[in-house]
This record gives sequence, structure tokens and C-alpha cells, in this order.
Amino acid sequence: MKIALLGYGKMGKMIEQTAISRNHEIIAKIDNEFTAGDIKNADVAIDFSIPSAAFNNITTCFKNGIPVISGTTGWLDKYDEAIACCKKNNGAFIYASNFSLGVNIFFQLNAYLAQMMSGLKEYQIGMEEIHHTQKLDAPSGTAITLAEGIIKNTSKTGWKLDHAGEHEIPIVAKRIENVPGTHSIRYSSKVDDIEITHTAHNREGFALGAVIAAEWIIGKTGIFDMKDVLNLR
Ligand SMILES: NC(=O)c1ccc[n+]([C@@H]2O[C@H](COP(=O)([O-])OP(=O)(O)OC[C@H]3O[C@@H](n4cnc5c(N)ncnc54)[C@H](O)[C@@H]3O)[C@@H](O)[C@H]2O)c1
Ligand SMILES: O=C(O)C1=N[C@H](C(=O)O)CCC1
Repeated sequence: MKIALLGYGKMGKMIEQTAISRNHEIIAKIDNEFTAGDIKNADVAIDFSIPSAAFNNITTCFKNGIPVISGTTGWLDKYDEAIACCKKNNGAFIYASNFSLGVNIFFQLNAYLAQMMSGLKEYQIGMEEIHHTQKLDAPSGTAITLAEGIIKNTSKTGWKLDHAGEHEIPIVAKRIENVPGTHSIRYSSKVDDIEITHTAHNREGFALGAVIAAEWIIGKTGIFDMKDVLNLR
């Protein structure tokens, strides 16, 4: 598989290593603006760039017939527009706030726990995410996906950083040097707490999931997610 890397920072470099170890070829390492000519020979593009560049990167690929795996977070105000562009161009797309296989299992666990806790008014919910200090967005994309999983399964109607209203999920975002990504959801009552945590030890899991998604999407048309890739439905 010939891969164009859109974003050659911490994740782009990790994905390069993983892709080469799985016998793929990196045909473009893009770390700034690019033209269609730079990526024309790619079978797939993997975008781990920055929030302000993601939409343009992704839609340029659709317009040039290249399937996209998108891991960049913090750009989802334009997600619907990107989907419309993908459909118009008969393209193929997977966005995941977190490509790690463990986190995708954790998403399922979170939804199941929320369903069980939904009737128990004694428990107050809270979420915490911890990432490295270079992270541009807060809360993390993963925390937003986790909050959406809770909203779908409880009477909570939204989320807010720090001071949430009664019907919202409070998210605390901490930035600590060199932390790859830790997410916890806690249900606290007067008598006990229930807490689930996913801790990434490094970035290898994110990269492996993104390369597996890229292998999976080749030859397909449509909009998919990691549940499709990992057969979690
Ligand atoms: N979905 C996941 O599993 C997952 C995992 C880790 C990180 N992320 C997200 O991926 C993104 C990148 O993370 P990172 O840690 O590699 O960040 P990073 O800052 O190390 O790398 C981003 C790179 O994008 C480059 N860039 C800037 N403008 C660009 C453009 N127009 N086109 C292409 N590249 C451009 C920057 O020069 C930089 O090298 C972030 O949004 C982060 O939240 C997602
Ligand atoms: O390092 C980052 O930045 C990460 N971003 C994703 C998010 O926002 O959830 C995934 C975890 C690492």
C-alpha cells in the first residue's frame, strides 16, 4: 500500500515506522500545505496534522480520489461538510478520535457502564483526560467521544470543561509533560466510587490502529468508523 502522510509530527513519524514494519511504502510526508500532485500516487492518505489544516487536507484527498484515514482532533465543526464532500466524490473515509484498539474496546465498556448507571441517581459522573503539554485542543477528541457514549445512554444532555450544569458531564483536561493519553470516567456516590481508566503507554497503539484502518479501507467506498474495522457492531 502506498501511503501519503498528511502531518509528519509525533504521530506521522510513528505511523511511518508502523507502516514500514507492515511492508507498506510512504510516498509522501507532508508537513504543511500541499498540492494534488504531491499525493497523486497514494492508495490512501493518513491525516494526523493540526485542527486548522485537517478539513482542507481531507477534502483535497476526496477531490482527488484518495481514501482518507483521519486522526486529527479539534476540527469536527466541519465534519458534516467533509462527509458531504466525501459523498459527492464517491470517496472513502474513516475518522476516529482514537485509533488504539484498547480505546475502542474502552468506548464499548464506557457505553455499557453508562447504561447500567443511568438509573442510579446516587452517583455523580465525572471525566478526566491527561495529555502532553503540546496538545492544541481540549478536551481531547477521545474525551468527547466518551462523553457522547454517556449522553447516548443516560439522561445527560451535554458536556462541559470543568464546571458543568446538572445535566452535563464535567470534563477536567490536564496537561502534563510527555503523557501520551489517559482517560478516566468516575461515578462517585457517598459510599463508593466506580472508575474506569484507559492509559496509553506510548503512541504505538494509535499508529497501529490507523495503519490497520488504512489497510481495511482500500477498495471500499463510503463513510466508516473503527467499529466497522474491528467488527465491534
Ligand atoms: N486519533 C488518534 O488516535 C490520535 C492519536 C494521537 C494524536 N491524535 C491527533 O493527531 C493530531 C496530530 O498529533 P501529533 O501528536 O502528531 O501532533 P504534532 O504537532 O506532533 O504533529 C502535527 C504536524 O502537522 C504538521 N502540519 C501543520 N500544518 C499542516 C498541514 N497544512 N498539512 C499537514 N501537516 C501540517 C505540523 O507541522 C506538525 O508536524 C492531533 O490533532 C492529535 O490530537 C489523534
Ligand atoms: O496526543 C494527542 O493529541 C492525542 N489526541 C487524541 C485525542 O485528542 O483524543 C488521542 C489521544 C492522543
